Amino acid sequence: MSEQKINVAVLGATGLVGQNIIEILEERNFPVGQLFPLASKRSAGTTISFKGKEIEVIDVDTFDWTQVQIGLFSAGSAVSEKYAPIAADEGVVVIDNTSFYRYEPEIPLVIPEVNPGALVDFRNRNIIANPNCSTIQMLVALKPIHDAYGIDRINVSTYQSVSGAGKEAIDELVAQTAQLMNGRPVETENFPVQMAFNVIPQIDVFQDNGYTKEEMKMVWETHKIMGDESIRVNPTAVRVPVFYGHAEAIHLELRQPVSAEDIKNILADAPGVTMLAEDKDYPTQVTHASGNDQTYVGRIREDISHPNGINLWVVADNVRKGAATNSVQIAELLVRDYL
Ligand SMILES: NC(=O)C1=CN([C@@H]2O[C@H](COP(=O)(O)OP(=O)(O)OC[C@H]3O[C@@H](n4cnc5c(N)ncnc54)[C@H](OP(=O)(O)O)[C@@H]3O)[C@@H](O)[C@H]2O)C=CC1
Ligand SMILES: N[C@@H](CC(=O)OP(=O)(O)O)C(=O)O
Repeated sequence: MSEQKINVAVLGATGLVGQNIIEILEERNFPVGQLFPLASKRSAGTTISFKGKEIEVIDVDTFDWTQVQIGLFSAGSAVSEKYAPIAADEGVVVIDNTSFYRYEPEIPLVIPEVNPGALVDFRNRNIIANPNCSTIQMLVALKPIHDAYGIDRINVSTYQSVSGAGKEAIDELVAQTAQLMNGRPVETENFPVQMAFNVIPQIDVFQDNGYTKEEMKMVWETHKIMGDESIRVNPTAVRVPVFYGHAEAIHLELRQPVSAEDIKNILADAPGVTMLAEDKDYPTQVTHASGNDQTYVGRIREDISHPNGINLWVVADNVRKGAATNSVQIAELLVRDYL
């Protein structure tokens, strides 16, 4: 990375993803010149910590975008819809964590370990989209397998933590757990039904085809990122009462018979992947993923019901690799190769 310093705005700085972005910029020693934490009027004037200093949060409505080169956005789709074009017009390169721009063909949708080359088109709109958390960890694990053997079909069920739904959802799981433990009625606001001691087969809104939007994101984004519309993807997205980390049970149908040993050999050298090759040594959200940036893969085995089938269990921290870390990695590539 060059020695130049980059002024960075983090929009959504008081939120779960924004706070992680700020921590990860510091952890990875990103060459920040000046940091501008942005949020709504509600938190303007509060402070966040960065490199031992307290920095005041600015109301995005009042911000002068000409002060920064990179904007890392995680304040929801409506905020990105409004402010990404305004920032981009001022020459800011926006790295957007929301789903708002992901499916526009001229906007790169990037996972650095998977399709770093897509970044070349960032000047089309000065906007780069960060993919969905469940898609990121799935494709970090599957890209090397697709390159080596060709994936015909992906059947995937997710086990997604409540942090995927933001700070208030975390607080609600805590509150519901306490309510149940104290024999009080459960209050539900951020989930379709009670979350504590339950699993919910709905994340985001239902589409006309009976899948949820979270599930369809995994289909659309797999095609765009892999650059291969022929991969068939069949997801079920499920929310589980876990605080941090998403897990996925993935059942692959490859274009040829492949042994579990062949898959282990491929994943041993895969960028961003930590493989647990022994059957009984599997990763979980709590024991492995939470607080880390690797995508963990275990339970690799041949599918006893399909000649070309392989099963995998894939786990990662959804707030870090699924959002904040991936965005900072994109910013690092930008600085290294383009700015
Ligand atoms: N790529 C991915 O997989 C993921 C993407 N995301 C995206 O990031 C977004 C934020 O997620 P998360 O951090 O978990 O959510 P939180 O609820 O924890 O935080 C929301 C943040 O957005 C800010 N905000 C809300 N409304 C406005 C507004 N009108 N103007 C300016 N700032 C505003 C809040 O500021 P304030 O303190 O002022 O309210 C806060 O900083 C999600 O909506 C989603 O779009 C999230 C998780 C994963
Ligand atoms: N939907 C994800 C988090 C998220 O915000 O995803 P997206 O950026 O695709 O809307 C979850 O609930 O775990």
